[in-house]
Amino acid sequence: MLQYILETSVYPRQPEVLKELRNITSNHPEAVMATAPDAGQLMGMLLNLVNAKKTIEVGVFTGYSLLLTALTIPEDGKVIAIDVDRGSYEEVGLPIIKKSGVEHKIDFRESEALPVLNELLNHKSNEGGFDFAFVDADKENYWNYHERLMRLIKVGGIIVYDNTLWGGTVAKPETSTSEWRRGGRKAMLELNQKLCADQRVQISHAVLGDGITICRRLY
Ligand SMILES: C[S@@+](CC[C@H](N)C(=O)[O-])C[C@H]1O[C@@H](n2cnc3c(N)ncnc32)[C@H](O)[C@@H]1O
Ligand SMILES: O=c1cc(-c2ccc(O)cc2)oc2c(O)c(O)ccc12
Repeated sequence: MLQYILETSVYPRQPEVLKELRNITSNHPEAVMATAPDAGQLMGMLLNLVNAKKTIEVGVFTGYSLLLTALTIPEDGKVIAIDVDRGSYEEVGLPIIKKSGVEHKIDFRESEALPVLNELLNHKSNEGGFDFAFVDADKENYWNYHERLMRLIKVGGIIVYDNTLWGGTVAKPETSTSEWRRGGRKAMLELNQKLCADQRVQISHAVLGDGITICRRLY
């Protein structure tokens, strides 16, 4: 089914520069971390649906979801893109982002994400100042990001969390989960429960890519 969806509905619509970025990223030892193209396609639609102009991205890697965002938001839009390590972004993503003519929309911050979000919250004008956020970084901190993003994203805005199915391990016993995946599994199990209980958001847990959870701020 996935192959069918990708070949029928995703790859033919994928902008050439995103295809190029994914191809080059495939040579990276951590290529598996790039956002899945079907999840990316839905993300593009969500960005359009909320007319996203100001966005936040937590976890850039080589920049697949970042380029997608920068291509989708308007000319005067801005994405604050946060990653602890700018290496993969600069080596792999940036040349293609420059070629695509969207670098001016990107405000890249090389940092742990929490201090950047905290600093944004130090300025009252940032509260409710963003339309959209995409979170795809250290799984253990997703709830910490959620608490901050819920203040930065406007009512009606959207936060998308990647990897909320964590390779399907969330639906299996811990004993059938490989050792290296157990930390992420625990983090995603806790996050999924907390998001479900969070009445401030409408949610949809979608089986796309590695699982994405879409949260729309209600109040
Ligand atoms: C899964 S990758 C992001 C993939 C990206 N969204 C894409 O489409 O290619 C996760 C990224 O999160 C970054 N990261 C991990 N912990 C972080 C933290 N505490 N703060 C900011 N970035 C972090 C890593 O350096 C890595 O580049
Ligand atoms: O295999 C991974 C690992 C990560 C990951 C691990 C630790 C961090 O601090 C950040 C990211 O992220 C992944 C990911 O987002 C994905 O879509 C597939 C695989 C992995």
